[in-house]
Amino acid sequence: MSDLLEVEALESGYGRIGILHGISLATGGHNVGLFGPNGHGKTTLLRTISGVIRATRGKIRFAGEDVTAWPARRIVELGLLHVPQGSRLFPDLTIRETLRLGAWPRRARPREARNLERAVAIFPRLKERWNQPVKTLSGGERQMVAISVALMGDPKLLILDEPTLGLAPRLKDELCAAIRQVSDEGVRLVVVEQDVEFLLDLADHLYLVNHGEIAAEIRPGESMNHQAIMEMYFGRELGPLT
Ligand SMILES: Nc1ncnc2c1ncn2[C@@H]1O[C@H](COP(=O)(O)OP(=O)(O)OP(=O)(O)O)[C@@H](O)[C@H]1O
Repeated sequence: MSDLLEVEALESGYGRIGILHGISLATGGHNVGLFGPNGHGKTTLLRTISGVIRATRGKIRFAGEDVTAWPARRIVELGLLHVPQGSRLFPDLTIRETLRLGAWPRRARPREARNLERAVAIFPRLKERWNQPVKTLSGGERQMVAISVALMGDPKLLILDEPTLGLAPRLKDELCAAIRQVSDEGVRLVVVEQDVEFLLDLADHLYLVNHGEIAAEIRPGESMNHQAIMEMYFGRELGPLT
């Protein structure tokens, strides 16, 4: 299968500050997991891929198109949906109203009813709180709403930035099972996550992001376990990760 997402020698940053220094990765038909120390460019990489900030060099290809210079809105229309860290939602809207907003992309409108049914099947607790304002939900429930909003956009690829941040272990497990279900239905994932077990459950191809570069990777089919990840993190060839 040709790559759904392919990133080549990508550079970007904020103003004159360069953060990404030539990142290359590809999804193939797999789910990709990104991890690494805080502040080394994972979020910046996701923002650049989804068009929120501009690449200064390199190429991003998604679904057969060169989207490097495309605005975020057009990239969403092509089926790349990004759930940012700490999912920002409208606090006074109910779950029902919030999910309906998610169906704004033109490609998603004809499938609004089907996508709503799918979101509720994956996150049944949302139905129980259907008319509750988002501000009254727990952190985990809000994360479920944020992912459901992205599902309403009918993604081919879903980008998740630390979806388990601040969640209790039981809720992490529930969220992980739900995201696995999304993947089983054919939506590919790019996930940034610090929880190694969560990554091992969801990703087939792992990349370690360090100082704005890919410092190591574990490809699909290669031995992927907790120890292999710890060796990637602390392997002597990397030197200290600061
Ligand atoms: N809007 C911004 N303006 C200027 N610098 C920024 C901005 N956002 C992030 N940075 C800087 O870019 C660098 C990389 O941050 P980024 O959020 O991409 O890292 P990260 O690996 O995702 O970290 P974390 O795991 O803590 O989210 C950091 O030094 C950060 O301070």
